[in-house]
Amino acid sequence: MNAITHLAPEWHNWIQENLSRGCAPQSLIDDMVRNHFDPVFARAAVNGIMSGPFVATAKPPPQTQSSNGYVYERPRLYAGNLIRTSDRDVRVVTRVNRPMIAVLDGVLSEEECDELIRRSADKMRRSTTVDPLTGKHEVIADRSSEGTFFTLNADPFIARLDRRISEVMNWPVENGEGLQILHYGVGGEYKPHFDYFPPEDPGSQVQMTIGGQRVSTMVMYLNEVEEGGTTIFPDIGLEVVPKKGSAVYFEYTNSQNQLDRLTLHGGSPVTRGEKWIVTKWMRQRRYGEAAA
Ligand SMILES: O=C(O)CCC(=O)C(=O)O
Ligand SMILES: [Fe+2]
Repeated sequence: MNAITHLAPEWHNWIQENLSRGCAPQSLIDDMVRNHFDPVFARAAVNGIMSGPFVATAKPPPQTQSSNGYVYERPRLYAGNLIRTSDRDVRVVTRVNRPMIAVLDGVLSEEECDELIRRSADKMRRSTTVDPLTGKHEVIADRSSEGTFFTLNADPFIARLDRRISEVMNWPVENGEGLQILHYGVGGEYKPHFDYFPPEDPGSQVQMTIGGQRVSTMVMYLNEVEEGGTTIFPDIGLEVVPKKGSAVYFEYTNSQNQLDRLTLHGGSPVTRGEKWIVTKWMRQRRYGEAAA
């Protein structure tokens, strides 16, 4: 029997009633799974009802058009102050609506941050960026950091993080690129850039043959940076200060393939100490899947 991925009105009411009676959301999800709901769907349904109108209702998503023409659809990130994942509650600290940015606390535990650094330290390489002309990965001066990556679901530890991150980003785990670790020393920075592949760059076409365009990013901070090393969004004057275990999340591709130029961002120079981050980029389709 196929798992259920549709919410009948009686189930909708059942979730609403039990939440208002103070039942733990996880217990509702568990009950739904026992009743043959798909686990990811059950979690999305409970989270969705906790945070406002549920998407399964026939209402069209609210949309607003920005001055640059990008249509802001309903964010993929859940509304509400708390995002519950299968193994951790993540707190929303700050939201920006245009562009869609959120600062999240407690995405990773302190131990997980330390473990990621420990596992990366001995395999770091100078970071590469996609060359706009060739689509190949090249070392460039704009990105003075070292990096490494973990293939999706590389081992149980990484798989657990990949799963949680996909639940926070509310996007399928298989659409994610492998976790990318970056380390910046004093003076290290990442000049302002877009995470999406700019259509005007010929190299973007090469990148997009596997999994399509990138749609969203989550940059997670693995340590406290003594001074500098903030994530900056220069066009809106926002600066996110790294905090161990917290993250900045942002969305930039909508369902019409429009790209939000306001998500221009970078890593400001580290002036004291060092900076470790892990980044997740999500694609439109399964990563590794050729264009339809
Ligand atoms: O270092 C930062 O804060 C930003 C990193 C970044 O932009 C990325 O990994 O795509
Ligand atoms: Fe970036």
